[in-house]
Amino acid sequence: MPPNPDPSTDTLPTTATATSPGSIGNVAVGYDVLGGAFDAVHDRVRIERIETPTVEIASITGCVTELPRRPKANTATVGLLAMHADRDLSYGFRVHIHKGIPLSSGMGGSAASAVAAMKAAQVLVDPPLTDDEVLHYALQGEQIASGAMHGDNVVPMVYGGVALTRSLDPLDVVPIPVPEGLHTALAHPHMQISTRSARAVLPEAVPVPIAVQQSANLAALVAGCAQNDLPLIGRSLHDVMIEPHRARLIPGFDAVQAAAREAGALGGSISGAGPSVFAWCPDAATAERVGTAMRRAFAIEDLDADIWTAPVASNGAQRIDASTET
Ligand SMILES: Nc1ncnc2c1ncn2[C@@H]1O[C@H](COP(=O)(O)OP(=O)(O)O)[C@@H](O)[C@H]1O
Ligand SMILES: N[C@@H](CCOP(=O)(O)O)C(=O)O
Repeated sequence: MPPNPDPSTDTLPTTATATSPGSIGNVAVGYDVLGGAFDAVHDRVRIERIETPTVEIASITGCVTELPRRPKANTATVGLLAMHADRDLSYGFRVHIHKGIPLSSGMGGSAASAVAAMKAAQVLVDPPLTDDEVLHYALQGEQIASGAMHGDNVVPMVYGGVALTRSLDPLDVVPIPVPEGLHTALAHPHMQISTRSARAVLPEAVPVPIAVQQSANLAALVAGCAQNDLPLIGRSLHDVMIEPHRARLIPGFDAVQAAAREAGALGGSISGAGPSVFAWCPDAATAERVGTAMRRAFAIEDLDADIWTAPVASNGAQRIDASTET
């Protein structure tokens, strides 16, 4: 057998696979800065190390297959390309993307591919990537989908749970503890809203009284989480800044949100840029009831909806395999 041209790869796995959960971007009151992992849906990425120093997409399977095949245009490979250049690698990556998160659903699907890819690649380089590096490169992937760099999807996907991104540069991330038992119910109506277009409907400036109320709600939500104060969480889950501009993009949004509260949710809003609607609930059983109530409300608009529930303290991305066999 000829000698390996790059002996530094001798100890590295030849293939690795990772999954990333979806996310609840904004959590109503933290536009672009607050997000939660949503462990009910996942994207999965498998990467094979190859001898040629290129990054290529070999397959796209799962619930979405009509995605860009050019590595520079797919969120799963943009971060890999950047990392490949930064590390000046003599070898390359062949990427298999399995989508479990519906397209343009507001569940962070584009970010999840980026996170799963970087989490798999984490152990395919020497030294391995730190979690902060996984985050750094995944953010570049998501940026090509939404047109902006924001941490509310990628950060909780990497670290799990609910996370506040105080700053991306320098990175300053604050994990938010949440009351035990708190569950998310999410209804995904069968329609798509691109994040880019839902960002375009937002005004450039926010009136000061709106900013004041939104700041109070965000601070009180975080305090409510830290103090296990469910009524305070419920009073704080009111988005006065973004929801009023986006609600009209989602047929029946007001009725769906009201149905969730009537069924026992503490509160809820648009997940990410929509069209999914999420609600935080005191426990798993209530989350099931709330999901059913939201689905019924969408049905009045002739919209079928999938329902998912998961603990608010959901897991982040996981590497499920790293092996030396191809
Ligand atoms: N791996 C990927 N997964 C999902 N979308 C991707 C991926 N790569 C590129 N895209 C593009 O990103 C856009 C979807 O992103 P976005 O509207 O933010 O939806 P989501 O809320 O599901 O992340 C589409 O234009 C899609 O073609
Ligand atoms: N903060 C972003 C979140 C977008 O999330 P996505 O799941 O719709 O990609 C926004 O509100 O634009």
